Amino acid sequence: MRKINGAQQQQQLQSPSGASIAGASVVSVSVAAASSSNIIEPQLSIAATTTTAPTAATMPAMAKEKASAAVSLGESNYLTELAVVVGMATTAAAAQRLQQAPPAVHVCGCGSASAAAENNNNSRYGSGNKCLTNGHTSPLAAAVASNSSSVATTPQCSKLCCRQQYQILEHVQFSCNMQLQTHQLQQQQQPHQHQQQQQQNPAARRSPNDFIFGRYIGEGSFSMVYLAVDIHSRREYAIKVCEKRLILRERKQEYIKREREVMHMMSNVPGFVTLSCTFQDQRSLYFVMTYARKGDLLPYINRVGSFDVACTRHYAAELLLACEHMHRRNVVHRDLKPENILLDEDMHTLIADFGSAKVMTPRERDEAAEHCSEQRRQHSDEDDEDLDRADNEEDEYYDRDSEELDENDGEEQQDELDSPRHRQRRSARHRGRRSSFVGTAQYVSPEVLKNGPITPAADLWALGCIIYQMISGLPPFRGSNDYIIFKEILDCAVDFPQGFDKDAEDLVRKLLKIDPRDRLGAQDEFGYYESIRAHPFFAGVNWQTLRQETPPPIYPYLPGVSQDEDIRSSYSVPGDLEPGLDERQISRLLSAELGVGSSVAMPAKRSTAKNSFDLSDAEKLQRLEQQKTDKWHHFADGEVILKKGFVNKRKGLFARKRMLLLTTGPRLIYIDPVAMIKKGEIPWSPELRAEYKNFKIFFVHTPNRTYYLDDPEGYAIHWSEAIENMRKLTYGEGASTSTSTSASVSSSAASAASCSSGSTNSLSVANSSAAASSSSPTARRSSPVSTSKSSASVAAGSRTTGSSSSSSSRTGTSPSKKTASK
Ligand SMILES: Nc1ncnc2c1ncn2[C@@H]1O[C@H](COP(=O)(O)OP(=O)(O)OP(=O)(O)O)[C@@H](O)[C@H]1O
Repeated sequence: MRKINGAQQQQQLQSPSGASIAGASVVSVSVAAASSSNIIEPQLSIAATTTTAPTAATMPAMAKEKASAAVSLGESNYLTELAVVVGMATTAAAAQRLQQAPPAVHVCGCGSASAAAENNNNSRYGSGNKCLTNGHTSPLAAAVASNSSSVATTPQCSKLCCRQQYQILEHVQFSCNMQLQTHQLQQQQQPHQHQQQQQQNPAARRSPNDFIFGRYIGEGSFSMVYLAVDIHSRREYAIKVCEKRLILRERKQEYIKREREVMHMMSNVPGFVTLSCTFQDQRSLYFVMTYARKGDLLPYINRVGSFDVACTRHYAAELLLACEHMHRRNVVHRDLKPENILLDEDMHTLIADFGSAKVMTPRERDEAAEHCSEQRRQHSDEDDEDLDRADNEEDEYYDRDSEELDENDGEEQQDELDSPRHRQRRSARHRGRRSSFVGTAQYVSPEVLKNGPITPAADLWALGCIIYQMISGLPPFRGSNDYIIFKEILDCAVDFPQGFDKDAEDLVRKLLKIDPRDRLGAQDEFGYYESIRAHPFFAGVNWQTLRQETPPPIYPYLPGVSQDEDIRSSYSVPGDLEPGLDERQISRLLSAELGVGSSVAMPAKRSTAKNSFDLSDAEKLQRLEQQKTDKWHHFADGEVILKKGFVNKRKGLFARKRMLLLTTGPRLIYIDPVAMIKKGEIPWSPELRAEYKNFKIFFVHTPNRTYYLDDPEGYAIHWSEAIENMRKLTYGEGASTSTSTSASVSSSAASAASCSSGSTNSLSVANSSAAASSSSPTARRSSPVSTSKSSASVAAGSRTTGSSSSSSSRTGTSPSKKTASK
């Protein structure tokens, strides 16, 4: 998924006449908007901070870019100042040491630590006491923290006062280190003393030394998230560590400040990640949060392809409750998407990532409400005018960029969008004139694109997108670049593939309305979406007990496979099964009923093909020679093609026709046969399993994802056997615990169910993935990021494997109907 690259979009969406239909704009306005919020105090604004900073001219040793930056402080002050801007307590070194600095250094204008000390003491910047967790209170605790952070001064500065200051700070650091050693000694002797102190003084400032950092969970644009354990309480937390330098370089001070403010507001609200405390050291800012053990929602959707109706209903309902909670508190999230929906131990949702959130002031809220009712009255009068204007804007928009239009392939493109590389790039943001232009392309609402006023209805749009994605497997608006996605959004043209649940379709249509006032729920009181709750899709939901209930297991939404009765009733018997009701058939039917084992009759003639994959070098050379004339040969990268054939590769309800090659690598390569480009590979590992459901449909299960493949020629069993043979050949018989007839690979549904059963939590998925990646012959091709992470990043890893290009037909071979819901 990608977040909007504002600069790029500004360029793309600018019409020839210079009129911008999107959020063209300036940073300063959104900063001002944030400052005007009743939550974020104006004195915390960047502008206020910069007035206290020494001028660039007084800093001869500083790099030019820093000197010209608005915040022109020496490095230590620069970073400390950042913490002040985002409202976090300065824990360790800086505050404590700088307070000890002699008055003489205060006269120095070289950007030394003194300014930070002043600022830190300056109540108008709201220092430690404004933070959720205060900084260290004792010199000893400060010394502990100072161990991990060096004193950053400007030693290059030739001014005498600076050299003196540097010496003083060196001295302070030396004494701190001495204190640290003493402290460590004391800790060894009295292991519980510190804990007791913490318990007696819960407000005591935290530092990284209060946590044992375990595994890496994931990464954001300028942060890494770790699983950590509080050494005092032994509680697990997710700690987001934000690099100050990156924040400054990317000018994300406002983003971080907003994230902290909103997390604070939403802490302890059911369905939200709680921010337990924040602190910082010289290098980083730390957010200590609830650990969402099961990762985020996206890998689950990717793994099973899509959710069945019961499951979608449950998660959509939890999401609606979360929207109500946020909107009642005047918070508009503005970046709701499966990646930002985390899952706790019990598979209940926890909303995270408030960097793009907007806190509406009561006035803004009233205006939005007024706007809604007023506009509704005038709505009919204005409709014609609006349409004309929109037509004109869009004509310019299309004309200018029509040459950039390219068909897109939602499936592979999704893989590409989810790649870690992309996740890193996606952070570029663009601030709107009237509203901040933030979010993620696929889920952004039309009014944000059109730079209209932001109301909570923007989150209802995202809710519609997410429901669509849970059912179908892909977001409703897809494209190979942001421009195409935005065009799709502004057209509001949604394809509902065949088999899409009718109630869900109706709800999605009612949420995906161009005009926010027309969205279901938009006319309800903010934060009480009675009309959405009453929609038939949510029939049977107990809103009071929803979060206490065990969420339905995650099943794929595939006719004939899902446990859902409605879907089963729409299942039609494939014409290619063997007729009759002999023992084998009964066994098939019983196993399907019990949900175990193979659900297909054994073929009348079992494949007699011997395992011919164990080729000698001579045989390989001979086969390669013969293969040279094969048009698929060059996709095999010098390996022998052992099996090939056309398959439909499914993702949710969408399918793409692909040429599938099994090579001696072993590799499973899939190719777009029209564009003749390689689209990706199914990653091999000892855990890979093939399973057929009938003569046509077979699954390839990998630790990160189940690939749904449909062989129109009816060779699903042959594929399963071939893949299984290759796996045995590569990893040995010992690695095998199953056969291609899926005896031990449980049914797809059962395998999917393990996603939510608790037996296979995100950690074990991550572990198996790591093992798989390291032992896989194709490990070198997998993303390094994907080898050691939570399900979230594991999924990102799996997603990267499936993508090498992003252009092909948008709807592929999936029958779909095009409808507009303007
Ligand atoms: N509380 C948490 N528990 C478990 N995992 C988390 C938690 N918070 C974040 N993560 C995971 O860590 C990863 C990085 O999260 P982070 O908030 O740093 O960045 P992001 O929101 O994905 O990106 P960006 O900073 O660009 O918005 C995400 O994949 C997320 O799933």
